[in-house]
Amino acid sequence: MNTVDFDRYDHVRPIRWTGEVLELLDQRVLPFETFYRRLHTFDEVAAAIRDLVVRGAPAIGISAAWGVVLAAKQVSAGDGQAALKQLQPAFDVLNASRPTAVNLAWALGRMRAVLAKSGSDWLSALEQEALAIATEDLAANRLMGRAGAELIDVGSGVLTHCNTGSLATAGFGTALGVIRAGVAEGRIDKVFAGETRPWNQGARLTVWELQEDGIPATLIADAAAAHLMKTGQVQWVVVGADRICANGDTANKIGTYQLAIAARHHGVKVMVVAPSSTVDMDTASGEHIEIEERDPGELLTALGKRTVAEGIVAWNPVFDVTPHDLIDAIVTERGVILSPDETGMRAVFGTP
Ligand SMILES: CSC[C@@H](O)[C@@H](O)C(=O)COP(=O)(O)O
Repeated sequence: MNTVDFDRYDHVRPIRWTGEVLELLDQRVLPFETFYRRLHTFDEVAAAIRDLVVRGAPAIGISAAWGVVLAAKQVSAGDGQAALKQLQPAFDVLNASRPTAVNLAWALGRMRAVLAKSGSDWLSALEQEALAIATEDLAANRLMGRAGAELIDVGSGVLTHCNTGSLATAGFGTALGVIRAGVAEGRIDKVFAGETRPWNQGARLTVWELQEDGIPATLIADAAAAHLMKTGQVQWVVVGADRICANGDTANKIGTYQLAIAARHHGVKVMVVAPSSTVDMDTASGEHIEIEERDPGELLTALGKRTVAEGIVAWNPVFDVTPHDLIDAIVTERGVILSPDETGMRAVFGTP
C-alpha cells in the first residue's frame, strides 16, 4: 500500500489569520476567481458565514472562533470574565449565522470556556484557542483520512456529495480526505462527485479541488446517482456531516438521505466522515435537528440569471437527516463506529 503524502494537499486554505484581520477565500466565486475577502469585524464574519463566503461545518466553526478574536480586539477588560460580558452580543450574532452545523456552537463554546478561566492575558488566550481549533481540525482530518480509507477495498469506486475538502475545513478535508488517502494508497480507482444543486458545491468546488490534486474525478448530475450505483461503478458513498446525533443520525447536505436510500437498495455502503466537533451527543436523534432553509432564489436562478418563470414557488431546505440504520460507518478522529447506533456512539463519545 502506498503512503499518503499529506503536504501535497496543503495548498488550498480557505481561512487565513494575519494577526490583525481574517482572510476568507470567497467560495461564491470559485473556481474561476481566487479572491480572499479581508474581514475586520465579527459582524463581517457572521455575514460571510451566512452568505457562504466560507462554508462547510468545520470551516464555519473555525471562522466563528476568529470572529470572536476580532470582536475581542475592540474590548478593554481586566480579565476574561469581564471580557465575556462585553463579548456576549458578538457570541450571539456569530452563533445565529447558520443553524445546522454544530461545529459553530462547539467552537464558540471553546472560546467562551477559555475566556471564563483567563486572567489579564485573555486576548492572547483567545487567539491561541482559535489557532488550536484550526490546527486540531487539520490533524483530525489526516487521521480520519487514513482510518476511512482502510475500510475501502482496493479497486473501488466512490461517490461523494457536496464539498468536504480543504475548502470546508482547516485543510485536507473529511470525506474528501478519505478519498485523497484512498487514491494515494491505491484503494480507490474511480471518484464521482454529484453536482449538489442548488448551490453546486460538488460542481464548483469538489471537482476543482480534486483537479488541483491531479486526482481524476467525474462529475454527475445529482439525479444520476441511483443509475451510477445500478451500473456497479461505485462501492461506497463517502460524505461529511454537519451534525451527528447521539444515535448516529446524521445531518448533511440536502440529497445525502436519498443517496443513502439508493445505496442500501444497490448494496453500496455509506461512510460518514466527520471530526468529533461535528458530534452532538446532547441531541438524541435527527428529528431534533434544525434544518436550515435558504432563499428559494437559489433554486430560481443560475449564475445570477433567472431560469424559472416568474411566480413559481420553490422550497429550499439545504440539509437533510440520514437515519443511522442507513449508515455503514461513521469515521471520526476518536474512532470508527461501524453500523452506528447509540451504543456504538456512546462507546466512543461517552455517556451523558
Ligand atoms: C467537511 S464539510 C461537511 C459538511 O459541512 C458538508 O458536507 C456540507 O453539507 C456543507 O454544507 P454548506 O451548505 O456548503 O456549508
